[in-house]
Amino acid sequence: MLQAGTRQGLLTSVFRLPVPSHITSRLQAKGTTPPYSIKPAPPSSSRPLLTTMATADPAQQPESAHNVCIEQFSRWIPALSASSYKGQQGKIGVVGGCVEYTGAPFFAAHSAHKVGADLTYCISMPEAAPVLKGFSPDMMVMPYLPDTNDEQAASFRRYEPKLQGIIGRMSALIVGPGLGDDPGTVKVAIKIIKMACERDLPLLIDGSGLNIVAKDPSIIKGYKNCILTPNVAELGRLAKAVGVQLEGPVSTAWQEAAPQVAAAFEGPVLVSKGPADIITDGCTTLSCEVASGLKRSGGQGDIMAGVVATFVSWSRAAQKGPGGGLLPSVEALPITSNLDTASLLVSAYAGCAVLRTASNKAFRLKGRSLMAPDIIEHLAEALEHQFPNA
Ligand SMILES: NC(=O)C1=CN([C@@H]2O[C@H](COP(=O)(O)OP(=O)(O)OC[C@H]3O[C@@H](n4cnc5c(N)ncnc54)[C@H](OP(=O)(O)O)[C@@H]3O)[C@@H](O)[C@H]2O)[C@@H](O)CC1
Ligand SMILES: Nc1ncnc2c1ncn2[C@@H]1O[C@H](COP(=O)(O)OP(=O)(O)OP(=O)(O)O)[C@@H](O)[C@H]1O
Repeated sequence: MLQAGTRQGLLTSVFRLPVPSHITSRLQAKGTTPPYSIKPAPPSSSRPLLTTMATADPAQQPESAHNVCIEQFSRWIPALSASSYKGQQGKIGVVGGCVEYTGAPFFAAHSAHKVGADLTYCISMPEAAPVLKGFSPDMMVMPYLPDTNDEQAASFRRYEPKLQGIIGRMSALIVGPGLGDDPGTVKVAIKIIKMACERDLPLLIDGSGLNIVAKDPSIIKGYKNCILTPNVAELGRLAKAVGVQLEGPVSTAWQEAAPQVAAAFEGPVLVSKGPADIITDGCTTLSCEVASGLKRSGGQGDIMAGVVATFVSWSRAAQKGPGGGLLPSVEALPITSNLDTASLLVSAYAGCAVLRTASNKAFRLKGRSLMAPDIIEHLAEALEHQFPNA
C-alpha cells in the first residue's frame, strides 16, 4: 500500500504559514488533512496573501472553512428520487477535442457523468468526433468546431443555430480541454463563450481555453458566472495578460499571486491548481489541501473541470429552490463576495476536495501506474467519502 503525503509541509512552504497543531489533529481525525486558509480582504502586495483563521484559544477556533464548505455543499447535492427526470442532475457541455487531443475533453465529460451529471455533450472538431464517440456511447458528440481551412466555408454560420440550441439546454459549459490553438477553432470558441455569457450560463475555462483568455482577457473580464482553472504555467500566462508580475521560472510559488490575478479579472473565480488548490475571487481565498495522490499523470485537471462544472450546476439549481441560499455558517465566514460568487467558491472547493480524494484513493491502489481513468473510477466513492449523508 502506498501512502500519499500529508499537506502540512506543503502548506507551510507555499504560504509560509504554520498550520496550528490542534487544527491538524482535528481534521486528520476525520480522515482529512488540514484544508484551509481564508483571506477576508482584497490582496495587497505588502501583506501576506493568505491568513489562517486560527485563534490562540482552540475553544474559540471558528469552524474550519473546510467543514463549512462541505456542509454547505452537501445541501446542494440534488436528491435522487423516483420522480426525477433525465437532465435534472446536470447537463454538462465540453468545448474541446482536436486532432492532437481527444483524451482531455473525454476525461472532463466522463468525469461529469461519473460524479453524477445526467447528460454530457462534447462540441469538438470533426477529426476528433469519431474517436470521442468510440471512447463513450454516453457522451453526445457534436463535430461543429471548424478549423481555419473550413472556416472559409462558413461552417460556423451553418452550425450556429444548432449550437444555440444545445447551449440553451446546458446547465454548465466547460471550454478548453484539448481544444488546441487553430485560429479558426479559437474564433468559434470565443463565439461560444460569448453565447454562454449572454445566457448567464455557468462557464468553466480550462486548458487551451485559458490561452484564449490570456490573449484577450476582456472576453471574460467582469463575468461573474465563470471559473478559470489554471495550472501554474497557465496561471503565469493569465498573470502576464492582466499585468501581474511573477518572479522567476514557472513554479508553484506563483500560486501566491492567484488572488491578485483573480482580482484583475473583476468577476470570475480562479482555481489555481497545484499542491494546494487555491480558490479565489480576489476578495475571499480558500485553500483546498485535502490529501491527493502523488502521481501527476496528465488529465487530472480535466477531471477536476468536469467535477467542478457539475457541482456548480447543482448549486445553481439548488439556489433556485426553497432554502437554496447560503447557510448562516457560511455567512459567518469572512466571505466578502456576493451570494452567486460565494456559491462558486464553495462549489469549486467541494470539487477540488472530491478530485483530490479520488486521486488519493486511486493512488493507493495503483501507485506509479496511476492514470486519469483510475481516478475517474473513484469519483463516486470520493463523493460519498466527503458527503456521506448526501
Ligand atoms: N490526454 C489528453 O488529451 C490531454 C490533453 N491535454 C490538453 O493539452 C493542451 C495543453 O495542455 P498542457 O497541460 O500540455 O499545457 P500547459 O498547461 O501549457 O503546460 C504544461 C507544462 O507546464 C509546465 N508546468 C506545469 N506545472 C508546472 C510546475 N508546477 N512546475 C514547473 N513547470 C510546470 C510543464 O512544462 P515542462 O516542465 O514539461 O516543460 C508542463 O508540461 C490543453 O488543451 C489540455 O487540455 C492535457 O489536459 C493533458 C491530457
Ligand atoms: N504537487 C501536487 N500535489 C498534490 N496534488 C497536486 C499537485 N499538483 C497537482 N495536483 C492535483 O492535480 C490537479 C491537477 O493539477 P495539474 O497541475 O496537473 O493540472 P493540469 O495541468 O491542468 O492537468 P491536465 O493534465 O488535465 O491538463 C490539481 O488540482 C491538484 O488537485
